[in-house]
Parts: sequence; structure tokens; C-alpha cells
Amino acid sequence: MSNMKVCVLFRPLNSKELSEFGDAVSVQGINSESFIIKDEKEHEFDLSFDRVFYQGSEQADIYEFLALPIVQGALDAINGTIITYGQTGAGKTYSMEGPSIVDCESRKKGLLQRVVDGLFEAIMKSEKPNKYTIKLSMVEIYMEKVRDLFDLSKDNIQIKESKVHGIILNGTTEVTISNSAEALQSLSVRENETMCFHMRRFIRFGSDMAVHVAENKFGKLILVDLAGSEKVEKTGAEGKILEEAKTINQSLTALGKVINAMTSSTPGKPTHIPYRDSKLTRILQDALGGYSQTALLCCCSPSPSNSSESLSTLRFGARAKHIKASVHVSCKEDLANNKDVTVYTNVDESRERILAKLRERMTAEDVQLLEELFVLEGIFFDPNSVEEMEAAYKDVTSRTISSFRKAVEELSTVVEKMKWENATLKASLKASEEFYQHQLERRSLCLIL
Ligand SMILES: Nc1ncnc2c1ncn2[C@@H]1O[C@H](COP(=O)(O)OP(=O)(O)OP(=O)(O)O)[C@@H](O)[C@H]1O
Repeated sequence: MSNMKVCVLFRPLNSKELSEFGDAVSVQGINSESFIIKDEKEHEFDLSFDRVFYQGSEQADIYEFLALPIVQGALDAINGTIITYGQTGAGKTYSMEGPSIVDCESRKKGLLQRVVDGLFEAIMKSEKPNKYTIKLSMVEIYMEKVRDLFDLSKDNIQIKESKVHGIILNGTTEVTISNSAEALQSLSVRENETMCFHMRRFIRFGSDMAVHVAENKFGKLILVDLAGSEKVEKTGAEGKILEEAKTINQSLTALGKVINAMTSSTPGKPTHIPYRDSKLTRILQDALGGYSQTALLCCCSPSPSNSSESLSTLRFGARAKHIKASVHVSCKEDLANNKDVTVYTNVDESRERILAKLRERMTAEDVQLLEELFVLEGIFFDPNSVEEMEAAYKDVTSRTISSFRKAVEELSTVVEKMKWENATLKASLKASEEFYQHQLERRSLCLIL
């Protein structure tokens, strides 16, 4: 079963759509998972997803189905990612944060407020609320640069990989938050300050909530409100805004390429997954490539005027549905010695199996160097790269076998030597016994005389 949960949301018709097409819609619901959508030429497409939220759906229902399991997972140190995708005006931001982050009518609260509330509620209900620390960071990708929205002087954050935390945004400001109100206040202040119109139009922030579950566990929860996915020419943009639109388009194209590569790989054949083609795909590498529970909300307009963009969004979602991600628990031990240990639940067993075998056969230092090399090369996040690991493992195995052979030869020589020593000892023992017997016989002869 795929760990990528893909849902579809059809927002209500807006006033422009109502004035142009009345209440006509291109979507006909079948049930909560399937619907029929017509393109501009009235061709019908029968599609199914994990859940479909039709016009008038409650924000609370979307949260419960899509995000609640991810929030619960984050508290158990399972990384989670929630992404909204769709054309401009399709309802991505509304789904993510409702009409506004703070002072929002309870019913209209979006995923962001509900995730924050859900995290703190779960923590307060837990046996030891004090063992949790929640840190928040917020970044945006602007013109292929990652910018810290809590410290605008950090406008070119580097993306790195760590064994424990996976993809990390190096040096990003982390704000420790102790309740929902504090978190939402931080998020809303930054949003108003930094998102002027042209950026707001194309760029969205991702908030990265790091949940330190316990001293030795760490969960990461990322919410990503993507930029509009429509074709650049549809935006009517010019000049700098056109350049921004093109960059966004490239990063969404890179996201599409990553998803295509992941879902079209042939078993047993290594496939290159182009995570490094854009900052967006690099940041989402964990979420897509294996160490996360991921939910994608495909936001669409139900209007016939937007059916071609809606279909393009739905095709993207249908493709993403086939990504088989894996669940990962991050574990940090021996902080004082800065020694990281990762514990895996159900997956990436191949990697762990190979590493375990390498550990048996190589020195700890060699294994560590090999791991570092693979992390640097991005191999650890590419499930298809297991073949490369297998090749490395075979190489190590053959070297180990020949060193075993040499050891067996040495051992045989030692055994031969010991056999010879044993025979010599036996012979001298026999000689001693004979001598002793001879002496005894002589002594008894003397006594008889
Ligand atoms: N589920 C919904 N219920 C009511 N109104 C909605 C819903 N979704 C979106 N809207 C309205 O539609 C408009 C556009 O939505 P929104 O800003 O969320 O789009 P978007 O996909 O984030 O677009 P952009 O890429 O431009 O940010 C807003 O005025 C919003 O209030």
C-alpha cells in the first residue's frame, strides 16, 4: 500500500465562474473516492483517489482524513509532509490556512491551525507532556533560493542531509513554541511582513515543525503550500514576475519529473531520481523518497472553464498516488558524543541489512566513511540505489572471502604444526611411560631378591 495519501478538493465555484457559466460544473461525484470529470471537449474521465472532498466539504473533515494520522505519526517520530497542489485560485492557501491564520472562525480553520492545535492537544493528553519540544521554522523558495522567513538576512539557506534528520535546511532559525497561539502568531506575523503581492502570487512557504518527541527521538512535520501550477503563458506575467513564474514552473516541472521517475522505474533497474534539479524537490526528497508519511491535497476548480487545469492537477495526483514511500523513525542517541543512530520501522530494510553486513565485515570507521560517501552522493535517499549498495556489498564480500581463505590457510599451517607438536609430545610421553614402567619392574625385582 502506498504511503502517499492523495486527496482531491473541489472548492466552491467563485463569483467569476458563476457569472460566466452559472452553476455548471465539470465534475460528477460517484462516491467519496471516485468521480467523473469532463474536459473542454466533453470527454469523460473516471478517476479515483484516496478521498474526494466535493464543494461545501468541511475543513475539519479534510484535516481528520488527510492530516490527523500524520500529526499522530510526528509525535511518534515519524516524519510527515502535507502538500497542497493546484492552479492559482484553486483553494491551496484556503485549505492550508483558512481565510486567515489568526482570528479565524473555528469552522474555517485550515490544515495549518488544526495541525498546530492537534499537536499540542496530543502532547497535553500524553503521559509526559514535558518530554516534547516543538520548534518551528518557516522558509520560502524564491528564484531558486531558500529564504528564512524568520530572519530575512538568511536569504540563501543551504540544503544538507543528515543521517538522523534527513534533509535539513542548514542554519534556519528555529523558534521554540509552547502553545498553538504562539505558533500561529509567529506564522501570521511573518507572512504579512514578507509576502508582498508578486511573491505571494507565486511563492508559498513551507513550515517545518520539528517535534522532538523524546530525548532520543525526532519527528519532522512539513506543510507545503505550493505555488500555482498553471502554465506560465496563462499568468499573463511580464518582466520580473515572468522570470519568477518561469522559476516556479521549472521547480514544479522538476517535481513532476521526480514523481514520474519514481513511478516509472523498472524493478531491478536503477533509475536516477532527479531530486537535485530544484530546491523544491531537494527539500521534499525525504517526503517523496522514503522517510515520511506524505499527504497531497490536489485542489481544483469544479468549473468547466478550468477543466483543463483541473485535469492537469488530477493527472499529477494520480501519478503521485503510485509512489511507495516508507515510514521512518528518527532516533538520536548519545547526544553528548554526537553519535547518531537511526532505527527503522518496516522499510529501508535493504539499506539496513547491507549496512549491518558491512559492519560485520569492515571496521566501524570504514562503514562510517562509506555511509558518509553515500549520503554525500545522495544514494541513501534513492531506493533504486540499493543495487549500487549491493554491488559495493558484493565487492566487500569477495574481498572478505579471500581474506577468510588466507586466514584458513594460515589456520591449516597452525593446525599442522600443532599436530606435529602433539605427535612429538605423545612420543615423549610414551617414552616416559616406558621408562617409568622399566624402573618399576627393576624396583620389584630388587625387592624379590
Ligand atoms: N474550500 C473553500 N471554501 C470557500 N472558499 C474557498 C475555498 N477554497 C478557496 N476558496 C476561495 O477561493 C479563492 C482562492 O483560493 P486560494 O487563495 O486558497 O487559492 P490558491 O490555490 O492558494 O491560489 P494562489 O496560488 O493564487 O495562492 C479565495 O478567495 C478563497 O477564499
